[in-house]
Amino acid sequence: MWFIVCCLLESNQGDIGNGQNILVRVHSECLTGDIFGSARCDCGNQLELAMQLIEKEGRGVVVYLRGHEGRGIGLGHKLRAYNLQDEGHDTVQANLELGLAIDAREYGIGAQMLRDIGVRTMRLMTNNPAKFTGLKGYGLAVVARVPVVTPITNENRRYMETKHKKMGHIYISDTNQPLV
Ligand SMILES: Nc1nc2c(ncn2[C@@H]2O[C@H](COP(=O)(O)OP(=O)(O)OP(=O)(O)O)[C@@H](O)[C@H]2O)c(=O)[nH]1
Repeated sequence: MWFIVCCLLESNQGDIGNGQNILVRVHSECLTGDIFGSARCDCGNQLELAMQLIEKEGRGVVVYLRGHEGRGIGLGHKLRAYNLQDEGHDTVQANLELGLAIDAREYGIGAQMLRDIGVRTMRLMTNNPAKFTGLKGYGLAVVARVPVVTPITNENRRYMETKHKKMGHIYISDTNQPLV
């Protein structure tokens, strides 16, 4: 698996400090959304928003997980899944129709990278409760969820609704909900 860690730090600090309460985005690769600006998912907008939140705070980390393309099924299969979605399947049904997992991502390497660079407790920028489970352990704790809610449009509406209904994603900007 390839991964890229990008640390955005306070200019006068130079490192991750005490590693406590760090704002963290663990972003799954999405060539179509992150690079080409595809509107059928929210990936590109979420990456941009996460970077803006880190810039505003002055310190934080982005881990970009390249092996995660297509929720871990790879670009080729994701494009096949898109064809099935164009024929009427939703994003979950399409993966299943291809005989693939709904979500094949694994977060252990990302967690170890965070630990290696000094993160100990983090505020995780995500709408996906499953990421808490994947990232805790390895001497890391998620102390809060920071929503990364971007506009729901005609192009991404079905994808967003399916993520909410079938995968438990949360789209309200309420950080007081219990962590899963
Ligand atoms: N299989 C599949 N993967 C998709 C589709 N649309 C986007 N992706 C991939 O989904 C991954 C992002 O997962 P999401 O479920 O959108 O979001 P998340 O990372 O779980 O949650 P957030 O932290 O809130 O962004 C990226 O790797 C995208 O390439 C799709 O229709 N099918």
